[in-house]
Amino acid sequence: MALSCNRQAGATRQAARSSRRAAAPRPALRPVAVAATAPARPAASPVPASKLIDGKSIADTIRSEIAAEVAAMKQQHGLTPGLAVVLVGARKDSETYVRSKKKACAEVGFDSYGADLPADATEEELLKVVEAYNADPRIHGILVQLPLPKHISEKRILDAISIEKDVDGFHPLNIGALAMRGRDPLFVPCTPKGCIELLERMKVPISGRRACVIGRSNIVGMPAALLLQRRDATVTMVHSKTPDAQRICAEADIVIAACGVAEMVTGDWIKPGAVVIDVGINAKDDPTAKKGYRLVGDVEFEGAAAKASLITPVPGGVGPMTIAMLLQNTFESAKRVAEGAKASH
Ligand SMILES: Nc1nc2c(c(=O)[nH]1)N[C@@H](CN(C=O)c1ccc(C(=O)N[C@@H](CCC(=O)O)C(=O)O)cc1)CN2
Ligand SMILES: [Mg+2]
Repeated sequence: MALSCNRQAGATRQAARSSRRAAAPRPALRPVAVAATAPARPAASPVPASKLIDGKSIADTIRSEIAAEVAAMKQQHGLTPGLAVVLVGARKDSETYVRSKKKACAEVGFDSYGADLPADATEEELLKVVEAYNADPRIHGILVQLPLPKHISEKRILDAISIEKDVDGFHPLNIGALAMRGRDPLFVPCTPKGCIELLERMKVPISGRRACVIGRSNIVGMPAALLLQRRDATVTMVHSKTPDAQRICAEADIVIAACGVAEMVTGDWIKPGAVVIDVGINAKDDPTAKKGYRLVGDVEFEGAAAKASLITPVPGGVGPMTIAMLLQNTFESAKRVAEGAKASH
């Protein structure tokens, strides 16, 4: 087992020893061969900048806000937020995301810790890592990068993460609290939280509006629908078995597309003036692009943008918000510790 605690950007990650059993792609946020720097959108895009929700820039603002709060926390409480990121196997996309998370930690002044396990690591080995991080007071957030290899029960691993450190918000107690009126989860899953943050920072009214969430995954569609409902939207979820998904979507003021099918949502699905949040990240062959492919969302961008009042691009929309929200959740977790420690003195 390769459990190692690495601090900040210069930390060396132990290489994954085996990639015999590759994990299957998840349907909602389908992992693709993600470039370290994404190929740029074609320069001739006719979509006016005023329609674009610039997730990259909003995420950068949030990251600067967190960096300032971390500096204050260090000064006032002598506490440095710590995030542990666990990777099993050697999927290129997961390695890229884990690297980005550790880099983001270093940039805002968090300590980051890492465990890289080989693809054939056992469930018991992974559970031991999670339990060690649960018990480590330097660590305020634990994230196990998904997807996991098939032989490991995702459910068993996510259930083992302490709910006080569940910065992904995937623990059933956190999701359960999200679903209930009168209760608040300790953490909300990062991607759907990022979608709502984009709507709020763009001052899009949610209360009383019709929203359509396309896709029902545990990590995006379902929590996104719950978050919209908590803000008094009238929410419909559509999915692969919904016969009239397009008609339902075309009635929505707010669309969150998280179905994992490249460019499935075309302009015909979009009500004029709707706000469109595209969670999808899919590789599409493009011989004119440097890498031979470009990233596209679950929304056919140009067609939908022609109808929408606001739309997120891919890349540079929801994706960067996922990591910004992870930092926000980890900071909130450390703040709870700092304030709890203060209260008990
Ligand atoms: N434990 C978790 N596993 C996974 C999650 C998660 O939230 N928790 N989400 C995804 C992957 N993911 C983070 O882990 C992630 C996906 C995409 C991006 C991102 O910034 N995308 C860019 C495009 C990629 C690029 O240009 O390199 C964008 O959309 O602009 C960040 C994080 C599955 N696993
Ligand atoms: Mg995006």
